[in-house]
Amino acid sequence: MLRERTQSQLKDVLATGAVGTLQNRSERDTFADMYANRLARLWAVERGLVFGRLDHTEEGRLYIGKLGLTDDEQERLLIDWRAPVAQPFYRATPAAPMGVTRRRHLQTRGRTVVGVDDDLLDLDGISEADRATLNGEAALLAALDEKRTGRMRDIVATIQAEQDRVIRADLNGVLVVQGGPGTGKTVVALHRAAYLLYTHRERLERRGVLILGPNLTFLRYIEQVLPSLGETDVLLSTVGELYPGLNATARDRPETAALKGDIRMAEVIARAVRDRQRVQRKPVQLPLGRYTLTIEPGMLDAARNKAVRSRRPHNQARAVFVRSILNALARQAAKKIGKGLIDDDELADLREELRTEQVVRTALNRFWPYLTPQRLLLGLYGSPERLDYAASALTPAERALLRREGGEWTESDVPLLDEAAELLGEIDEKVLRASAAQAEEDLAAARQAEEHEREAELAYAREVLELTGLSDVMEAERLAERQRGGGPYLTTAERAAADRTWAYGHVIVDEAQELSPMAWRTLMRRIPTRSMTIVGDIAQTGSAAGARAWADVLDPYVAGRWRQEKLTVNYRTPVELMAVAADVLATIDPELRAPTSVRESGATPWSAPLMELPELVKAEVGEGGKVVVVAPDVLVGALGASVAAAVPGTAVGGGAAALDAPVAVMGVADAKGLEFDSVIVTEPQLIVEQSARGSSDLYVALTRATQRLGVAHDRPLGPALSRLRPRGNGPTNGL
Ligand SMILES: Nc1ncnc2c1ncn2[C@@H]1O[C@H](COP(=O)(O)OP(=O)(O)OP(=O)(O)O)[C@@H](O)[C@H]1O
Repeated sequence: MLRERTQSQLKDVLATGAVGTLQNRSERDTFADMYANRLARLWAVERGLVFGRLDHTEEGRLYIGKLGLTDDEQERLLIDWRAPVAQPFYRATPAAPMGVTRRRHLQTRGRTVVGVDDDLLDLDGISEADRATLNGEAALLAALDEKRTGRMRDIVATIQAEQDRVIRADLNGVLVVQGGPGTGKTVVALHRAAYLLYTHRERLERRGVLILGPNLTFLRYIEQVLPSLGETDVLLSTVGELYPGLNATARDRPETAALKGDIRMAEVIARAVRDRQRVQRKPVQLPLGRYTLTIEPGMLDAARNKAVRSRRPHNQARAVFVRSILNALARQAAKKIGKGLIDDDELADLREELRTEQVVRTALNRFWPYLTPQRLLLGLYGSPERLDYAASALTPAERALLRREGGEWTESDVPLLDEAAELLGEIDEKVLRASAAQAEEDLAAARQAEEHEREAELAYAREVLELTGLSDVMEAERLAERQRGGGPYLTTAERAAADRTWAYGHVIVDEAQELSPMAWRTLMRRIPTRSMTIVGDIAQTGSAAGARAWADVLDPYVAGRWRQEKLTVNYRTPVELMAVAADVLATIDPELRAPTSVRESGATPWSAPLMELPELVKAEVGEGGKVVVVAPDVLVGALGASVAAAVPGTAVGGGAAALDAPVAVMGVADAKGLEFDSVIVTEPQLIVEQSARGSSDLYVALTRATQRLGVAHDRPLGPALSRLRPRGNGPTNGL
C-alpha cells in the first residue's frame, strides 16, 4: 500500500515535466529524488519489515521495524529500530525493564508471521493467560540455527544488549571493538553504520562513511546488509582500492608485505623523493645555437635549496626550482649577448625564451622531474642504486625484497603510493597533457570509455524503469544522465572514492588487526576528525605486518584518546567446536579467553585421513548446507582439483564464486571473516608452519563453522587438537 502510494507520488511529481522556473524545477527534482529513494528503501527492506513489538507502560504498544512509517494522519505505525524509543527493545531486562512489560519478537517469512516469541520483563504488568505463552531466547536461537546462504544477513530483530551498546555508541572519537570469532563484530559494525547515518544523517551524508574490509570476497559477503537496512550510500573498500584509479588485488610474499607495511617505509619514500632532487656535481653545457650556457653545480644547489625551503610538495616545488635556474641562465645569457644589467621585464622575456628551448627543458626534467607516485615507486623498485640511497636504513636483504621490475601493483604498494602522493603533490593538468600525441591518445580512449559507460547506464536505466513501472513517465536517457558521474547526481560515496584527499565523516575498519602500520597511516589521512569504529580480534592476526596490540597501532595517532568495548559471546560457533578452537587459542597466548558460545550443535568435531577428502566432502554435502574446505595456501590448487573432480560445482579459491557455490576450497586469508555450515580444515600443522603468525591462522580456520567441523590430515595433529575424534567413532556420523 505504502509502496504504491510512494510510487504514485513519484509519478505525479515526474509527470509535472521539466517546466517552470528554475526553482520549480529543482524542487521537483528534489521531491522526485526523495520519493525514488523512499521507494528503493521500501523494496530493499521488505524482508522482515516489522520484527518486534514493545508493550510499554507509557508509550503503549509500539511496533519496531527496519524503518519508520506513519499513516496519513501522521500517526506512527512503525518505529525505526534506530530511534531512541526503540532502544528498550534491545536493552530492557527483567532487572532493568525500562518501562517495558513485554517484548515480542515476530518472525516473518515473506509477508506472513510464522513465529512469535515473548520476553516477559515485568511479571506484575502482564495477564495470567499471557504468561503461559512466553518463551525467552527462541528468536535468537532460531536465527542462529538457520542455514547460511553465502551472504551475511541483518540482525535487527535479535541484536543483543552488549552489541546494542556498541551500535549506539557516540559518533565522536575512536571506538575499538575487540571480540573473539563469531561475536558479531562485523554485523555490529554494519548496524552501527546504519545507526550513525540515521542519527547524524546530515553530517554523514555529506562526508560519507567508509567501511574498510580485508578483501573483496569479504565485501561481497557483507554488501547486502546495509541495503537491507535501507542504507545505500556507504563506500565499501579494501586497502587495495584506497588509491583512486587502482584496484590492487595482487599479494606480495609475506616477508615483502611485512616490510612494505613497516613504518620505516615512510622514511624510505621520503628519501626516494629527495633522491630525485639530488644535485649533480659537474657543470652541464647547454648548446643554444648562437651561444652555449652552463648550468653550474652552484646554481643547482641554490635552486634546490629554494625549492626545498618552499616546503611545497615535489611537483609544486618544481616551479620554484625551475624559476631559479631560468633566472640564473637568463642572466648568463644576457652577459653572453653583451648586455650587462637587465631589468625585470627583459629578464622575464629571456626566461620565457629559454623555457621553450628543448635542451633547457630536458636538463630541467633531469634535475627536477615531474613525478607520479607510480613512476617514483617503479623507479625505486627497479634500481639497486636508488634503493641503496633511499633505503639505506634497511638491511641489504630487506632491500632485495623490494627489488622488482614492473609487475602488478599489490595491496601493500597502496599505502606507499599514497605516501608518495602526499610528498609529490598533484601535477598540473596542462603538464600532464604536454605531449600532444599522448593527449590525442588519451582523448580517444576517454571518448571510447564514455561511450561504453553511456551504453551500460542506458541499459541499466531501462531495467530500473521497467521494474518500477515508471517507464511511461521518465525516459531512460534522462535517468541515465542523472546516474552518470560528473554531474550533481554523483553520490557522496562515488565522489569520495575518486578523491584521494577526501575526508570522510566516519570510518569503520573491519578485521582491523590485519592492517599494517603504513596502511593505518594512509587511513588516518582520510579521517582527520578521527571519528572511527575499529573492530577486530588481536588473536586472529594473520598478516606479518598486522597488529599485536591495539595500543601499538593507535597510540601514534590518538594516544590516550581511544576507548575499547569488548564483545564476549560467540553467536556462530557451537560449544563443541569452540572447545577445539580454544585449545589452539591457548597455544597463542594462555592469557587469551575464547568467547562463550550460546548453543550446542550436537556434532562432535572429527579427524580423518587427507586422502579421504573427496569422500568426506561428499558426506558433508549429504548432511546439508554450505561446505568449505580450508587449506594451506600451497595445497588449495591440488585439493581443490581433487574435490572438484568428485563434487561438481566446487569453487576453488576466494572470490564471489566461492560465496555462491555449495562447496568451496580456499585458503585462510580468503575465509577470514566468513562463515559456513560445515568446515573441513586440512593439514592444520602446515597451516601453522606457513603462517606468519603461527597458530592464529589455524584458530581462524577452526572458527568458521556454524554447525560441523572436521580435520583432514596426513601430518601429525599435535597436542592442541587432541579433542578431535576419529571420524566414524563419534556419536553423529560415519562414512
Ligand atoms: N544478535 C545476533 N542475532 C543473530 N545473529 C547474530 C547476532 N550477533 C551475531 N550474529 C551472527 O553471528 C555470526 C557471526 O557474526 P560476525 O561474522 O559479525 O562475527 P565476527 O565477530 O565478525 O567474527 P570473526 O571475528 O570470526 O570475523 C553471523 O552469522 C551473525 O549474523
